[in-house]
Formats: sequence, C-alpha cells, structure tokens
Amino acid sequence: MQVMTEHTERDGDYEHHGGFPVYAADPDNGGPHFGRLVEALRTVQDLAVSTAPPPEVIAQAAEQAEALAALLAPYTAPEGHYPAGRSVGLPGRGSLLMLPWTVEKFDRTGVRSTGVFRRYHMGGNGAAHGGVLPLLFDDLFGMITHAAGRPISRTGYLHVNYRKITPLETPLVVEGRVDRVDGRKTFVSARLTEPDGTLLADAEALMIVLLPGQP
Ligand SMILES: CCCCCCCCCCCCCCCC(=O)SCCNC(=O)CCNC(=O)[C@H](O)C(C)(C)COP(=O)(O)OP(=O)(O)OC[C@H]1O[C@@H](n2cnc3c(N)ncnc32)[C@H](O)[C@@H]1OP(=O)(O)O
Repeated sequence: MQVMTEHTERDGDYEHHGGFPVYAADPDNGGPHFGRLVEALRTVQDLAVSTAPPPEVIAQAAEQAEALAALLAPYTAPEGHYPAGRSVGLPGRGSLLMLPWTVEKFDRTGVRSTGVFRRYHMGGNGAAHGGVLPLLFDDLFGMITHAAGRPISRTGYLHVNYRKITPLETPLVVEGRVDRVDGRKTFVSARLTEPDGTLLADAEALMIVLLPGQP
C-alpha cells in the first residue's frame, strides 16, 4: 500500500484545513497487537449477529465482553490520539466503523481498495445492507480528495446507484477518482465491482473544502 500522506503536488491552500484538526498517521499501526485486537473484535461482531447460543453461553459471553470493556475503559484518549482511524497500514485504518478493506492504490489519479463485506454487514437474504455502501463510498471519497491534494473537505451530497445485489464474504473492488474541480467543490465518482468487472453499485459525490473555522 502506498503511504497515504505522500503527495507529489498539493493545492496551494492544502494546509488550510478549515477548523478541522490535522491528524498524523500512526506509523506503528497501533503497535504489534492492535491489528489483531481489531480483527478479533470484527470476528466477535460477525458471531454476535449470526449465532444462537444457549442462555448460559450468552451470559458467559456478556461477562467476557463486560470484562474487556472494563479493561480498555481507563485508556480513553482524545480524538486523534488513538490508533483507530489513523493506522493506515491496517484494513479500514484500524477503525471498527470503517469497512475492513485494504487500499491498493492511492495517488492523484484515484484510489482503489479491495475487501469483503462481512456477516455483520448483512441487510437481508445474504446481501450487504444498503447503508454500508454509502459508508464505503464516503470514506473512499474522503481518501480520493486527500490523495488528490485537496484541502480537508466534507461531503455535500452522495448519490448511490444500487445496480446488483452486493454479496457478503466475496472479494470485491471499489475504485474512484476526481472528475472535476470547481473552486471549493470537488466532484468525485466511484464504482464497486466484482473482480471480473461486474458492476454492483456506482456513486458520485460533491466534496466541499471547509472554510477557515468550519468544523
Ligand atoms: C490520520 C491519517 C489519515 C490519512 C488518510 C486520510 C484519509 C482520509 C479519509 C477520511 C474520509 C472521511 C470522509 C468523510 C467525509 C464526510 O462524510 S463529512 C460528514 C458528512 N458531511 C457533513 O457533515 C457536511 C455538513 N455540511 C456542512 O458542514 C456544510 O454544508 C459545508 C459542507 C461545510 C458547506 O457549507 P458552506 O461552507 O456554507 O458552503 P455553501 O456555500 O453552502 O456551499 C458551497 C458550494 O457548494 C454547493 N453545495 C453545497 N451543498 C450542496 C449540495 N448538497 N448539492 C449541491 N451543491 C451543494 C453550494 O451551492 C455552493 O456552490 P457555489 O455557490 O459556490 O457554486
């Protein structure tokens, strides 16, 4: 994966991030065990939505989950000071919110990412929930804007066309680019496909550069 902070050229006002703090990537990806922890938690999410254990096992699982929460609670840190979301070497940057996908291309011409939708992303009848596709696209559009050297921007609108049922636990590809820039406005688009190119969904969005002080 290419380093997400490398740019050959940036817009002149790149360093003006509105009122948005500038967060640095975590060079250690949270240390030697963080990726393992996040992956284990995702597996727990998979199992939490797809198992039917007896009450005594649920009680045991609840106790262990409560013990894990108690273990981590004393280490709560301010935004930008924990590895989740900043570990660019991990799937989904080590964030449990993001799709656990891996960035394969990240440059001014666009961003491509690959991965699977997991069991905890299921909507119905074995297909991905419609709400997780905008999440995938929105984060991709943020990365595309960043990779293109545009200043920190927020999504003004995001339109998704669902072309075909999106399967779970199947390797997929999402790729997008900047189509057009007009002042503060960056128009972006992307496609979600199967590896053979079959189109599952496409999306377009408007990313708007924040003005000084805008949150
Ligand atoms: C740590 C290391 C990591 C490294 C690796 C980094 C990777 C990094 C990945 C991050 C990935 C996250 C990416 C998530 C991105 C979000 O999801 S952000 C969250 C969702 N979005 C929001 O919450 C935005 C909420 N809205 C707002 O805050 C304000 O509306 C905005 C966006 C700041 C714009 O407000 P404003 O400054 O008052 O601007 P406004 O004059 O209304 O609009 C500017 C222009 O856009 C147009 N416009 C605005 N809205 C629209 C619209 N909906 N439709 C059409 N036109 C519009 C206006 O007409 C205007 O056009 P012109 O008149 O200039 O031609």
